[in-house]
Amino acid sequence: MAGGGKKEKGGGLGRALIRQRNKAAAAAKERGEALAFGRRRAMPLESVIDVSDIDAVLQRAAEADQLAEAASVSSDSDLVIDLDATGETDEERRRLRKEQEALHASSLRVPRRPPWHSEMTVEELDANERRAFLVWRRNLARLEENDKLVLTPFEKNIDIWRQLWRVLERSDLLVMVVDARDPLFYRCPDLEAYAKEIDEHKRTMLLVNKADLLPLNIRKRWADYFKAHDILYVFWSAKAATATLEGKMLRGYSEEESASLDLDTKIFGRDELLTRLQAEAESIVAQRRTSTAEDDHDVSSSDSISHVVVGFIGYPNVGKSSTINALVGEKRTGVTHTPGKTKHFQTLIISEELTLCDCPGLVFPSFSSSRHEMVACGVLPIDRMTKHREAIQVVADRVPRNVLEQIYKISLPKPKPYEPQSRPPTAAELLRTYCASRGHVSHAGLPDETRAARQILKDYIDGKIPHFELPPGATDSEEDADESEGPTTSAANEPDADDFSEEDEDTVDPAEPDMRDVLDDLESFDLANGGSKAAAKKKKESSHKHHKKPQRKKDRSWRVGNDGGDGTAVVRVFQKPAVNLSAVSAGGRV
Ligand SMILES: Nc1nc2c(ncn2[C@@H]2O[C@H](COP(=O)(O)OP(=O)(O)OP(=O)(O)O)[C@@H](O)[C@H]2O)c(=O)[nH]1
Repeated sequence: MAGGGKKEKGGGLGRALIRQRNKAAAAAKERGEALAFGRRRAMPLESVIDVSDIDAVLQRAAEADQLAEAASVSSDSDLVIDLDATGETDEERRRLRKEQEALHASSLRVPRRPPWHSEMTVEELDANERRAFLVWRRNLARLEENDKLVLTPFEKNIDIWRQLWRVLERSDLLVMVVDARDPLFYRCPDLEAYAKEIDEHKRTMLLVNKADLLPLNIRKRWADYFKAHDILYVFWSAKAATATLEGKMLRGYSEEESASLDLDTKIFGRDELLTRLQAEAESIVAQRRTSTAEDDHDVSSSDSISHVVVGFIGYPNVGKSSTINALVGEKRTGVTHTPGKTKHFQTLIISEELTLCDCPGLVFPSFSSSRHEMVACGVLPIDRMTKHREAIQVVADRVPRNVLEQIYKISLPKPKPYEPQSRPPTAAELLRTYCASRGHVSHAGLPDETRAARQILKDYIDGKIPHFELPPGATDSEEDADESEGPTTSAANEPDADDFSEEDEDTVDPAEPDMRDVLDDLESFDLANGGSKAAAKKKKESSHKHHKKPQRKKDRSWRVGNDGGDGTAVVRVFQKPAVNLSAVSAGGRV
């Protein structure tokens, strides 16, 4: 890295140098490099999730020397077999992918901090950590070369991982904050394993946040699952706790009602959670003390009597900051809709006995979830969405047609007679119908799909569009049986005025021009089969005339045999592709 030190002011050359240095720093950051420890300047710590291919190639070349040293440590067992991908059906491809995921699940690790001791110099420590990190990245890069595997974008900035390492080391109890709507997606079993490697007494608790978006009957199912798999968990709603603190009520949530439920399914209140966290952490410290084993890395927790540290970790946007704010009782960390806002861990002293540690959100490496899924899950910022239709398709596949229609007060085009009648709407159908109902037109006079996509995704992430996953093994028929109980949360009901606040300007305006003709034109165009506009839109007429095969992309997923097409399900629950589930089970933690 070019040496700094020039103090030249005002001169063109000086400015040019500064610009060049800034560019180099930005490029390094983009590649996931950290600046050398000793010379690190006060640069904002930023998540690096995307690395373009060319950058990755350049990066690899630059890393080659260092990796030669480190190669002896790297495991060749991570190398993957490159199978011939030709002539496979979707089903075969999926099966092979699952096999490969199971085979390589153990390679899907979070980076470990290499062993260290207090006599090490800062430079030594830095060099060791970088080397270990590079080996980790190389191993994941190898996995990415396997065309049977889809590795999701993950955090590549070593400095963000360093934050996590420190939080892990200093915490007695680790609280993994997950989104209640799909807890396993946000769970990282390898992190739990890593915590145990640091200190066998450390325990991880799943804080199932946003539980206000989960009906009671679904909480029950998850509770059964967690108990059956010996997972320590608590249902929690930072939003509800904050509302209570402010003397308000979250619609659909009542503290009294929740208090009457048993511990397994109730949504904990603020004081209850604090008490529980402290009790769990204290029991860990007590066990450690009584243990005869020596704790080499126990640098923080036992230095003062009955003082415990609870660390909060998790993906971006799961609600860590909201949780900390609710627990602290005032706004200490920023809460936004944008994932990845918290950049440095924070230490918050609740009392003489209890300290909380808030880690920046991290995107852990995992298999299979697509980038669009990650945008839809709120893990990647909507701003990074490049293909809005793909992200919207995730929503359209998971939320029943009738729920979308009800929420947005729209009427989606029905499937063509030759199509499975239970198929979910296509992203194009949803976006265009939404645009038509709101009069969103782009400069070119076409439906403004980007605007619509952003709003729909935001509603989905915020819980205004209800959705959730069932525990693995639960079936749709069970779900149907439970529907009689109905949803118990505000999100699962109609959105209220509060829900659609701020920039949610997307209300139906009957005065706006009807765009249906434009849409019909587009639809006929999309069919790309020469059919006339009228033929494309007149369902009745077409029922006996259309003999064309549906022109659908292969991955359109009405195969998921969804809600039976009768639209009765309040919330559509799909078993996700094996992603998380295989990663979870392969991690041997469940
Ligand atoms: N419905 C609901 N929404 C919540 C809850 N907790 C947080 N949110 C929302 O989730 C979004 C993210 O919350 P944050 O607290 O900023 O999440 P974070 O995990 O700290 O995010 P990073 O800073 O990216 O790590 C915000 O829009 C919150 O309002 C909850 O219990 N219920």
